Amino acid sequence: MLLLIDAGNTRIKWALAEDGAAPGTWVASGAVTHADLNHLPASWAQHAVTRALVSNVAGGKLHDQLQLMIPTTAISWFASTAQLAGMRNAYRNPSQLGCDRFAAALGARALAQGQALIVATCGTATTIDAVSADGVFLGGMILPGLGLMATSLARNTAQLPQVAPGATLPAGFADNTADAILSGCLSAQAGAIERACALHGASTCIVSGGAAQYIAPVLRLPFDHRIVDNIVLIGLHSTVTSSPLQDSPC
Ligand SMILES: Nc1ncnc2c1ncn2[C@@H]1O[C@H](COP(=O)(O)OP(=O)(O)O)[C@@H](O)[C@H]1O
Ligand SMILES: CC(C)(COP(=O)(O)O)[C@@H](O)C(=O)NCCC(=O)O
Ligand SMILES: [K+]
Repeated sequence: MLLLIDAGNTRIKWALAEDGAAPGTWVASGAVTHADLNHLPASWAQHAVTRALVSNVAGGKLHDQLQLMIPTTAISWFASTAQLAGMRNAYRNPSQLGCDRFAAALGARALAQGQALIVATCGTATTIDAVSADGVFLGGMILPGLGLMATSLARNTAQLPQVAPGATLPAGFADNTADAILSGCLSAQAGAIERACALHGASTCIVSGGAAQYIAPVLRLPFDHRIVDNIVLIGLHSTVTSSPLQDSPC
Protein backbone atom coordinates (compact mmCIF):
# COMPACT_ATOMS: atom_id res chain seq x y z
CA MET A 1 0.00 0.00 0.00
CA LEU A 2 1.29 3.46 -0.99
CA LEU A 3 0.85 6.39 1.40
CA LEU A 4 0.69 9.82 -0.29
CA ILE A 5 1.05 12.98 1.81
CA ASP A 6 0.60 16.67 0.96
CA ALA A 7 1.92 18.62 3.94
CA GLY A 8 0.85 22.26 3.53
CA ASN A 9 1.23 25.20 5.87
CA THR A 10 -2.25 24.72 7.39
CA ARG A 11 -3.19 21.06 6.93
CA ILE A 12 -1.65 17.69 6.15
CA LYS A 13 -3.67 15.85 3.51
CA TRP A 14 -3.09 12.13 2.91
CA ALA A 15 -4.36 9.20 0.85
CA LEU A 16 -3.70 5.47 0.67
CA ALA A 17 -3.59 3.69 -2.69
CA GLU A 18 -3.25 0.05 -3.65
CA ASP A 19 -0.23 -0.73 -5.82
CA GLY A 20 -1.08 -0.09 -9.47
CA ALA A 21 -4.26 1.93 -8.73
CA ALA A 22 -5.10 4.79 -11.13
CA PRO A 23 -4.16 8.30 -9.87
CA GLY A 24 -6.85 9.50 -7.49
CA THR A 25 -8.22 6.03 -6.74
CA TRP A 26 -7.79 5.71 -3.00
CA VAL A 27 -8.61 3.19 -0.31
CA ALA A 28 -8.77 5.90 2.33
CA SER A 29 -7.94 9.59 2.67
CA GLY A 30 -8.08 12.41 5.19
CA ALA A 31 -6.70 15.72 6.41
CA VAL A 32 -5.58 17.12 9.76
CA THR A 33 -4.42 20.53 10.89
CA HIS A 34 -0.88 20.79 12.26
CA ALA A 35 -2.36 20.85 15.79
CA ASP A 36 -3.89 17.40 15.19
CA LEU A 37 -0.80 15.85 13.64
CA ASN A 38 -0.67 13.18 16.35
CA HIS A 39 -3.94 11.69 15.07
CA LEU A 40 -2.28 10.52 11.85
CA PRO A 41 -0.72 7.21 13.00
CA ALA A 42 -4.13 5.92 14.16
CA SER A 43 -5.60 6.67 10.70
CA TRP A 44 -2.90 4.59 9.03
CA ALA A 45 -2.62 1.80 11.63
CA GLN A 46 -4.96 -0.73 10.02
CA HIS A 47 -3.29 -0.45 6.58
CA ALA A 48 -0.16 -2.28 5.44
CA VAL A 49 1.84 0.74 4.25
CA THR A 50 4.91 -0.39 2.30
CA ARG A 51 6.08 2.97 0.90
CA ALA A 52 5.32 6.65 1.14
CA LEU A 53 5.66 9.65 -1.16
CA VAL A 54 5.56 13.00 0.61
CA SER A 55 5.31 16.61 -0.57
CA ASN A 56 6.20 18.91 2.33
CA VAL A 57 6.33 22.71 2.08
CA ALA A 58 5.82 23.26 5.81
CA GLY A 59 9.40 23.06 7.01
CA GLY A 60 12.02 20.84 8.60
CA LYS A 61 10.29 20.28 11.93
CA LEU A 62 7.24 18.80 10.21
CA HIS A 63 9.54 16.73 7.99
CA ASP A 64 11.09 15.16 11.09
CA GLN A 65 7.72 14.61 12.79
CA LEU A 66 6.29 12.93 9.70
CA GLN A 67 9.38 10.76 9.29
CA LEU A 68 8.81 9.37 12.79
CA MET A 69 5.08 8.80 12.20
CA ILE A 70 5.06 7.23 8.75
CA PRO A 71 4.83 3.45 9.25
CA THR A 72 7.53 2.53 6.72
CA THR A 73 11.16 3.45 6.18
CA ALA A 74 10.63 3.53 2.39
CA ILE A 75 9.83 7.25 2.29
CA SER A 76 10.45 9.41 -0.79
CA TRP A 77 10.46 13.17 -0.25
CA PHE A 78 9.08 14.71 -3.42
CA ALA A 79 11.05 17.61 -4.93
CA SER A 80 10.64 19.93 -7.88
CA THR A 81 13.02 19.03 -10.68
CA ALA A 82 13.73 20.35 -14.18
CA GLN A 83 11.73 17.58 -15.84
CA LEU A 84 9.37 14.87 -14.64
CA ALA A 85 6.69 12.62 -16.12
CA GLY A 86 6.74 14.43 -19.47
CA MET A 87 6.53 17.93 -17.95
CA ARG A 88 9.38 20.46 -18.19
CA ASN A 89 9.80 22.94 -15.37
CA ALA A 90 10.70 26.43 -16.68
CA TYR A 91 11.29 27.91 -13.20
CA ARG A 92 14.66 29.71 -13.30
CA ASN A 93 15.85 27.50 -10.45
CA PRO A 94 13.62 24.41 -10.76
CA SER A 95 14.25 23.28 -7.18
CA GLN A 96 13.01 26.63 -5.80
CA LEU A 97 9.48 25.85 -7.00
CA GLY A 98 7.31 24.60 -4.13
CA CYS A 99 7.05 20.84 -4.55
CA ASP A 100 3.28 21.06 -3.91
CA ARG A 101 2.99 23.40 -6.92
CA PHE A 102 5.02 21.02 -9.08
CA ALA A 103 2.86 18.09 -7.97
CA ALA A 104 -0.36 20.08 -8.54
CA ALA A 105 0.77 20.93 -12.08
CA LEU A 106 1.54 17.27 -12.77
CA GLY A 107 -1.88 16.32 -11.39
CA ALA A 108 -3.65 18.93 -13.51
CA ARG A 109 -1.76 17.77 -16.57
CA ALA A 110 -2.77 14.18 -15.90
CA LEU A 111 -6.42 15.33 -15.85
CA ALA A 112 -6.25 17.76 -18.80
CA GLN A 113 -3.50 16.45 -21.06
CA GLY A 114 -2.78 18.56 -24.14
CA GLN A 115 -4.59 21.70 -22.91
CA ALA A 116 -3.23 25.11 -21.96
CA LEU A 117 -4.19 24.99 -18.31
CA ILE A 118 -4.21 27.02 -15.14
CA VAL A 119 -4.10 25.23 -11.81
CA ALA A 120 -5.06 27.32 -8.78
CA THR A 121 -4.35 25.79 -5.38
CA CYS A 122 -6.19 27.81 -2.76
CA GLY A 123 -4.59 26.99 0.59
CA THR A 124 -2.64 29.03 3.14
CA ALA A 125 -1.23 30.76 0.09
CA THR A 126 -3.04 30.78 -3.22
CA THR A 127 -0.80 29.63 -6.05
CA ILE A 128 -1.88 30.06 -9.66
CA ASP A 129 0.28 28.23 -12.16
CA ALA A 130 0.35 27.90 -15.94
CA VAL A 131 1.13 24.74 -17.89
CA SER A 132 1.34 24.86 -21.69
CA ALA A 133 -0.46 22.42 -23.95
CA ASP A 134 2.87 20.78 -24.77
CA GLY A 135 3.74 20.20 -21.13
CA VAL A 136 5.87 23.11 -19.96
CA PHE A 137 5.35 24.44 -16.43
CA LEU A 138 5.66 28.15 -17.29
CA GLY A 139 5.55 29.59 -13.76
CA GLY A 140 2.85 31.34 -11.82
CA MET A 141 1.67 33.63 -9.08
CA ILE A 142 1.73 33.43 -5.28
CA LEU A 143 -0.66 35.48 -3.18
CA PRO A 144 -1.93 35.26 0.39
CA GLY A 145 -4.69 32.67 0.62
CA LEU A 146 -8.28 33.67 1.33
CA GLY A 147 -8.02 33.04 5.08
CA LEU A 148 -4.66 34.79 5.36
CA MET A 149 -5.90 37.81 3.42
CA ALA A 150 -8.91 38.25 5.67
CA THR A 151 -6.88 37.63 8.84
CA SER A 152 -4.23 40.17 7.85
CA LEU A 153 -6.94 42.86 7.73
CA ALA A 154 -8.29 41.91 11.15
CA ARG A 155 -4.81 41.76 12.70
CA ASN A 156 -3.45 44.98 11.23
CA THR A 157 -6.36 47.39 11.56
CA ALA A 158 -8.23 48.83 14.54
CA GLN A 159 -11.75 48.55 13.16
CA LEU A 160 -11.93 45.50 10.93
CA PRO A 161 -13.30 42.24 12.35
CA GLN A 162 -12.25 38.68 11.54
CA VAL A 163 -14.73 37.35 8.98
CA ALA A 164 -15.66 33.71 8.45
CA PRO A 165 -14.71 32.53 4.94
CA GLY A 166 -17.98 30.64 4.42
CA ALA A 167 -20.32 33.62 4.16
CA THR A 168 -22.07 34.22 0.84
CA LEU A 169 -20.62 36.91 -1.42
CA PRO A 170 -23.07 39.79 -1.68
CA ALA A 171 -24.15 40.82 -5.17
CA GLY A 172 -22.68 44.18 -6.18
CA PHE A 173 -20.97 46.51 -3.73
CA ALA A 174 -21.26 45.63 -0.04
CA ASP A 175 -23.17 47.90 2.35
CA ASN A 176 -21.50 46.65 5.54
CA THR A 177 -17.97 45.96 6.81
CA ALA A 178 -18.02 42.16 6.95
CA ASP A 179 -19.44 41.82 3.44
CA ALA A 180 -17.01 44.44 2.10
CA ILE A 181 -14.03 42.47 3.45
CA LEU A 182 -15.39 39.25 2.05
CA SER A 183 -16.15 40.82 -1.29
CA GLY A 184 -12.68 42.38 -1.49
CA CYS A 185 -10.79 39.20 -0.56
CA LEU A 186 -12.86 36.91 -2.78
CA SER A 187 -12.61 39.35 -5.69
CA ALA A 188 -8.82 39.51 -5.27
CA GLN A 189 -8.57 35.71 -5.33
CA ALA A 190 -10.95 35.22 -8.25
CA GLY A 191 -9.54 38.23 -10.11
CA ALA A 192 -6.01 36.86 -9.96
CA ILE A 193 -7.18 33.49 -11.31
CA GLU A 194 -9.19 35.15 -14.09
CA ARG A 195 -6.22 37.36 -14.99
CA ALA A 196 -3.89 34.34 -15.10
CA CYS A 197 -6.31 32.47 -17.36
CA ALA A 198 -6.50 35.44 -19.75
CA LEU A 199 -2.72 35.96 -19.73
CA HIS A 200 -2.09 32.31 -20.52
CA GLY A 201 -4.91 31.91 -23.05
CA ALA A 202 -6.00 28.94 -20.95
CA SER A 203 -8.70 26.57 -22.12
CA THR A 204 -9.20 24.92 -18.76
CA CYS A 205 -8.80 25.84 -15.10
CA ILE A 206 -8.55 23.47 -12.16
CA VAL A 207 -9.20 24.86 -8.68
CA SER A 208 -8.13 22.95 -5.59
CA GLY A 209 -7.26 23.46 -1.90
CA GLY A 210 -9.19 24.15 1.29
CA ALA A 211 -10.58 27.49 0.10
CA ALA A 212 -11.53 26.29 -3.42
CA GLN A 213 -15.13 25.80 -2.32
CA TYR A 214 -15.44 29.55 -1.66
CA ILE A 215 -13.43 30.88 -4.61
CA ALA A 216 -14.54 28.62 -7.49
CA PRO A 217 -18.23 29.67 -7.32
CA VAL A 218 -17.37 33.35 -7.90
CA LEU A 219 -15.04 32.77 -10.88
CA ARG A 220 -16.17 34.25 -14.16
CA LEU A 221 -14.37 32.46 -16.97
CA PRO A 222 -15.30 32.01 -20.64
CA PHE A 223 -14.61 28.26 -20.41
CA ASP A 224 -14.96 25.27 -18.19
CA HIS A 225 -13.42 25.30 -14.72
CA ARG A 226 -13.71 22.67 -12.06
CA ILE A 227 -12.91 21.99 -8.44
CA VAL A 228 -10.66 18.96 -7.98
CA ASP A 229 -10.08 17.85 -4.39
CA ASN A 230 -6.48 17.09 -3.53
CA ILE A 231 -4.82 17.88 -6.85
CA VAL A 232 -1.40 17.66 -5.13
CA LEU A 233 -2.06 14.07 -4.04
CA ILE A 234 -3.29 13.21 -7.55
CA GLY A 235 -0.09 14.68 -8.98
CA LEU A 236 2.09 12.74 -6.57
CA HIS A 237 0.21 9.57 -7.41
CA SER A 238 0.59 10.21 -11.16
CA THR A 239 4.39 10.25 -10.80
CA VAL A 240 4.34 6.79 -9.27
CA THR A 241 2.23 5.35 -12.03
CA SER A 242 4.26 6.99 -14.84
CA SER A 243 7.83 6.80 -13.51
CA PRO A 244 9.75 5.41 -10.52
CA LEU A 245 9.59 7.32 -7.20
CA GLN A 246 12.24 9.97 -6.80
CA ASP A 247 14.22 10.17 -3.61
CA SER A 248 15.54 13.67 -3.09
CA PRO A 249 14.89 16.17 -0.27
CA CYS A 250 12.25 18.89 -0.69
N1 LIG B 1 -11.41 22.41 7.86
C1 LIG B 1 -10.52 23.33 7.51
N2 LIG B 1 -9.38 23.46 8.23
C2 LIG B 1 -8.46 24.38 7.89
N3 LIG B 1 -8.61 25.21 6.84
C3 LIG B 1 -9.71 25.15 6.09
C4 LIG B 1 -10.70 24.19 6.38
N4 LIG B 1 -11.67 24.32 5.46
C5 LIG B 1 -11.29 25.31 4.63
N5 LIG B 1 -10.13 25.85 5.00
C6 LIG B 1 -9.45 26.95 4.29
O1 LIG B 1 -8.47 26.32 3.50
C7 LIG B 1 -7.18 26.80 3.80
C8 LIG B 1 -6.27 25.63 4.01
O2 LIG B 1 -6.36 24.80 2.86
P1 LIG B 1 -5.26 23.73 2.50
O3 LIG B 1 -5.45 23.42 1.08
O4 LIG B 1 -5.28 22.58 3.45
O5 LIG B 1 -3.94 24.58 2.77
P2 LIG B 1 -2.42 24.16 2.89
O6 LIG B 1 -2.13 23.23 1.73
O7 LIG B 1 -1.70 25.46 2.80
O8 LIG B 1 -2.23 23.49 4.21
C9 LIG B 1 -7.30 27.66 5.06
O9 LIG B 1 -6.49 28.82 4.90
C10 LIG B 1 -8.76 28.01 5.10
O10 LIG B 1 -8.98 29.25 4.44
C1 LIG C 1 3.76 29.00 -2.11
C2 LIG C 1 3.70 27.98 -0.98
C3 LIG C 1 3.97 28.68 0.35
C4 LIG C 1 2.29 27.38 -0.93
O1 LIG C 1 2.12 26.66 0.27
P1 LIG C 1 0.67 26.18 0.81
O2 LIG C 1 -0.28 27.31 0.64
O3 LIG C 1 0.27 25.03 -0.07
O4 LIG C 1 0.87 25.76 2.21
C5 LIG C 1 4.71 26.80 -1.25
O5 LIG C 1 4.47 26.24 -2.49
C6 LIG C 1 6.15 27.28 -1.18
O6 LIG C 1 6.70 27.45 -0.11
N1 LIG C 1 6.79 27.51 -2.36
C7 LIG C 1 8.19 27.86 -2.48
C8 LIG C 1 8.40 29.06 -3.34
C9 LIG C 1 7.93 28.94 -4.78
O7 LIG C 1 7.11 28.06 -5.11
O8 LIG C 1 8.40 29.71 -5.61
K1 LIG D 1 -1.34 26.61 -2.12
